[in-house]
Amino acid sequence: MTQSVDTLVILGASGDLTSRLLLPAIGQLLTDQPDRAFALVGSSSADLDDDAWKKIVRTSFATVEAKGDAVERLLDGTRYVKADATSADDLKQLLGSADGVPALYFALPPAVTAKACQALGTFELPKGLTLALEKPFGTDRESAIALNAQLAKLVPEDQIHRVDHFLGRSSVLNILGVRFANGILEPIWDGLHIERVDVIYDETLALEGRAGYYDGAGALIDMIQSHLLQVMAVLAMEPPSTLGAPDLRDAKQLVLRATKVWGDDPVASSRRARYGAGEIEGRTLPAYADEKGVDPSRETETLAEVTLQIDTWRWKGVPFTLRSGKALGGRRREMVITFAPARQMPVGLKGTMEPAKLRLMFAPDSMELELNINGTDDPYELERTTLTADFGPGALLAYGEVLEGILDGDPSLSVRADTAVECWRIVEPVLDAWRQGRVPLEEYPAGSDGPKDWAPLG
Ligand SMILES: NC(=O)C1=CN([C@@H]2O[C@H](COP(=O)(O)OP(=O)(O)OC[C@H]3O[C@@H](n4cnc5c(N)ncnc54)[C@H](OP(=O)(O)O)[C@@H]3O)[C@@H](O)[C@H]2O)C=CC1
Ligand SMILES: O=C1O[C@H](COP(=O)(O)O)[C@@H](O)[C@H](O)[C@H]1O
Repeated sequence: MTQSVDTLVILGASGDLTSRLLLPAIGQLLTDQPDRAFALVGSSSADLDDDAWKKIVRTSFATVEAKGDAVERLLDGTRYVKADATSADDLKQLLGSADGVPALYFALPPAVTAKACQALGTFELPKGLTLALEKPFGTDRESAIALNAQLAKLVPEDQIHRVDHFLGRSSVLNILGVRFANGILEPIWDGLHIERVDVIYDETLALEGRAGYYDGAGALIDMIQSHLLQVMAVLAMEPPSTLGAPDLRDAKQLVLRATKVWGDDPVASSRRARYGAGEIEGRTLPAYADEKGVDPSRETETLAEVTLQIDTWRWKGVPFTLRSGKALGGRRREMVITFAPARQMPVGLKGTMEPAKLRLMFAPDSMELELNINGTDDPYELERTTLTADFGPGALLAYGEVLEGILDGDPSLSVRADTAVECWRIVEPVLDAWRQGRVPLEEYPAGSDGPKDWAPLG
């Protein structure tokens, strides 16, 4: 641990991300690494005071049973500052009052983050300032390019962390171990042996009061443009020679540069839908269009699916389908690698001909390999069996891994400037087709598996 940050300032401290994911990760990091010490300042436009903020921090820490001296030290000293993140005066004051080297974490809607970065360009910034920006990075390709240019004027690239917490998930980090620490998988990790790859992130969570951000984003931008493309890049990348930031990020970027919408046809290779009223686990939900803060005329989708191709020797012809949605009946969060079927079954064997499948589950973090084996009763009757392994949750939550990188100045798990732009380039044709109404916005009842006629994945 070589921590380069003394004070972490969170902008957007009253939001969902801060209380549900960032603060628990800080609590867990300090419990796990008691030698760490940094000050925490929460800031947003909400009318909170230090006591109300401390209560938010304590409540979030309790969800991970955070404890120990480092936790108590941070709790004692943490404070709240009401500020408009787009105001240069407010930001100057906020940074001026921070002890030592500060890091600014933008837990804000992307358009607000862009304005805040403009404001940061109008005064002298503290030495060593680190900037951590949430996804989505920008609101489209052009704005991502402009934001990169603005950031480059503020601090060096290695002090910029474009956060994608999926890169810190145990299951995603485990792709590296499973693929590259075994001689048996890599030789068959290609289009000759793999038929298709599906990355699925179905949530039971609905809007959860996040209209201010989500209604301007939707499922494609919220999940596929960022998280699921990063996951796909790790699944598909060439073996890097080290896990250092330059090698890992180069390897991901090569995949993304070769990626485009399947058959160059955004209409045939994408689907979108929005939840209607329904019930999930005993909770009655209104239709998305009737949720508070939603503008139904925006036609924001809450379920999105896109099929992509990666034009490399390794992956030519293999469809990669990415899907994510909210308010679905069950949580299904997995990467499914479907292998090519057996080329020839010996005459005499009966039963299932299903291809082998490797499932890497996001949470709980685990792995399943589905195979056909000889039947337990009749040896000529094939049966399906599943070999399972637990990855374990990892010592740190995904956001803990990410925060550790930010505090210690290691950008391996953050997204490089060119990669952030590349991800917009990939989804742009789909966004255009949807805006032009060329792909119908379907509907599914909250609590269902999605529209009835959508073929199941994986
Ligand atoms: N929530 C999640 O599960 C995840 C979210 N993210 C990302 O985090 C970001 C924030 O999302 P989320 O927390 O869900 O959104 P919320 O809408 O819950 O929170 C947004 C926060 O931004 C603050 N804010 C908005 N405008 C300003 C302003 N001008 N000045 C100061 N504060 C402002 C809001 O304060 P106020 O309400 O007082 O205006 C609020 O604290 C998004 O980019 C999202 O993609 C990433 C991963 C997971
Ligand atoms: O970035 C986001 O991620 C969460 C899903 O991630 P999880 O780790 O909380 O499961 C998603 O709910 C949210 O809409 C999105 O902004």
